[in-house]
Amino acid sequence: MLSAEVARLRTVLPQYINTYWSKSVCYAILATAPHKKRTMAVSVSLPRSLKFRMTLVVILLVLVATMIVTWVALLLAERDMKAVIGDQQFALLSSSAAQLDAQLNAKKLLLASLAEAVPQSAGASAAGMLEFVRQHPIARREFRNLALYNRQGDLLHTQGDAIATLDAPARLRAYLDQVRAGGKAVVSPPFKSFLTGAAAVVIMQPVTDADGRTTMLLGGSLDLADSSMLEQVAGQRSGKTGYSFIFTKDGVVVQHPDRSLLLGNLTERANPNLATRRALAGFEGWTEAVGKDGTLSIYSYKRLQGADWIVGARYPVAEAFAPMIAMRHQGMIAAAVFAAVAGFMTWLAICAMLRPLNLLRQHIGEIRNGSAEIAVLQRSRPDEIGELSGAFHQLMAEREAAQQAIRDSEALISSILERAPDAFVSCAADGAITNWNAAAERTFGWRRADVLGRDIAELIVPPAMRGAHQAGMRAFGEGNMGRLMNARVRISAVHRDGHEVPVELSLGSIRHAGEYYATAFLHDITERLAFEAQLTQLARIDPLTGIANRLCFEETLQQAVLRARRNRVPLALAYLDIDRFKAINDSLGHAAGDQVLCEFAARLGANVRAADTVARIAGDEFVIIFEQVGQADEAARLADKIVAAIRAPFTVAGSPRQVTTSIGIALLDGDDLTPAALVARADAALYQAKHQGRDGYALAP
Ligand SMILES: Nc1nc2c(ncn2[C@@H]2O[C@H](COP(=O)(O)OP(=O)(O)OP(=O)(O)O)[C@@H](O)[C@H]2O)c(=O)[nH]1
Repeated sequence: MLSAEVARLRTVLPQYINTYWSKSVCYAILATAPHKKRTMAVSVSLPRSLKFRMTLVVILLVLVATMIVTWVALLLAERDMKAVIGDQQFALLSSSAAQLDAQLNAKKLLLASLAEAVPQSAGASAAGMLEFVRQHPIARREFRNLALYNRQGDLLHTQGDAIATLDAPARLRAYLDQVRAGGKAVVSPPFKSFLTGAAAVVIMQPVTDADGRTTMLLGGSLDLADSSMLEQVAGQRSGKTGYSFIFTKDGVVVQHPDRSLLLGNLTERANPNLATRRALAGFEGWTEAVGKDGTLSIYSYKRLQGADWIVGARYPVAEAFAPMIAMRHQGMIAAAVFAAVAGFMTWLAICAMLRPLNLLRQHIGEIRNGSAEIAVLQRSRPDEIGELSGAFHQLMAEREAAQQAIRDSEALISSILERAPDAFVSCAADGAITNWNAAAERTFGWRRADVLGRDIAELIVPPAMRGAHQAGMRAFGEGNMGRLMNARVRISAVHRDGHEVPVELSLGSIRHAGEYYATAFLHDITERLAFEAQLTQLARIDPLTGIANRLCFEETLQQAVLRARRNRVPLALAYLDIDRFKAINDSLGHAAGDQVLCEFAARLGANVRAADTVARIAGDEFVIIFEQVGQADEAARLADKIVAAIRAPFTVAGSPRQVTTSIGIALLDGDDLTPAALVARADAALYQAKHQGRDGYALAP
């Protein structure tokens, strides 16, 4: 019945589970142990951590949502800002490149005008060269050095001051060819001066004669490490950590904040970054790439018109976006604060929302500890919690009624068992006694308090039967109780004082709290057995005379014959009949006849040995089984003795009366295959005794 209640609960409560978020409340109800009888089985507990968990969930949700929104917004802003910064950087770089181009063109134009003014004598002597330079002071300002070369590029004369000149004309042959062929100034690839060791470039302008033939080359050199023109470019840098640089289209570094890189080739460095590779391949504009130091930077590239140079700039993203990163941190802090405020508000809201549920929990707790009745649960609120409370009330009322019914039923069964005339014993699968009624106390002598929990086998099972008992308990334990039940068997049990108690056993089993128990009614049949024995005895006695009857005679003779044959001992059977007994009946009445029969039986009993059996087998017919008698003369003597004992007058109806008897005697011999054959021979001998005149005996041949 309790199980049915729980099943009903399972069907009713899901609607509340769906209605309320406090599923744990309902689970607590479903988890209630149905076998608890005395206490209120339904219990509800509102987990204390529920508020904390819900608040935590809200805080996390708000935090995550705010952070995602902030993060996405900043991401979009960063993307736009990156484009702005990149475009700005590229515009700045393009401006620097244009200025550099303009300055290079100005130097080329200067060289071209100087070349027109160079006298052939300047190439012929150092003095002529010096004179020429002296007359053109601008050349000293614009170039680190001014030099004249012959057509092959061999140095003729320099201005003689800080000479920077071509260190390997052969290596620059292609460049010289380009200068000669073009007839105009060209910037050389960067090189290291073999005189000063400084990194330098030279701008060469062909010098032609009157016929337009190139007679010499006029070169103006620039020190890459000390050039105001390049320093202007270097000064155009973004932020504190950004910088500008120049390299040729072949990858040779022309200008770089790190002077050790000058004249080095970027393409020969291990793993040049992606932006550099793109720039060498012709890319112009800005892009993002990870530099050699591992930092993400914005790179911009712009090619020059007046030289095979690429002007570049690098701006580390960490610095470029420092304000954005700061904003991101502030955004996260704002999100955390927002989440904390939301959590606090949620906490307050949950506390308010849970108040009625807490009240419900409090009521149920009070019901459990007995300080309140279930009536406090009766519906009081017009909302779902009121419905839940009402449902609890109904449920608990039904369960209380069910439990009361069970208690009443149990009390009835206990009362019946206690008053049962038979011993009732139950035990667990391990044999431990769990029930012992008053009749069991009487039958076996043990008090209930002394036996509960003890092994039944030790108390009432006789040692000889313990094997069978254990087999039965095993079968019970294996669930084969059906084989043992529905049978009433007679067994012997043991009383506390040691004597055996015959009992009739009825087995059964019950299931309680998920466990099976063996039950047994044990009916003490001591008195019944005695009564049965008495009945059996009565069935073998002649009621009139009190001696053995025909049934007893036949059983006794059967046993005696078997014993005589087995032990090879003699046996004699006497068949007796009262002479003319009918006349006694007829003259004195039936009662007098009975009196004669009784006296006759008594005299027979008095004249035989205790081991001999005297029986009345019909009206006035008697038999005597003589054990240990095998000789005819001994049999004759016994017969004679009996005949004589009967001759003594009987007192019948107050008067003496002469009674005689005839006896036929047969001795057991090998021809008597059955007791009946022996009887037949004795009967035949009796017939002969009658025929011989009665009041005597005859021996069977
Ligand atoms: N009083 C009395 N008479 C009985 C009882 N059972 C049998 N009888 C009578 O016993 C008599 C037996 O007679 P029988 O043995 O046939 O003849 P008998 O008169 O004894 O003559 P013989 O045997 O030839 O000497 C019958 O009349 C029976 O009615 C009994 O229990 N009580």
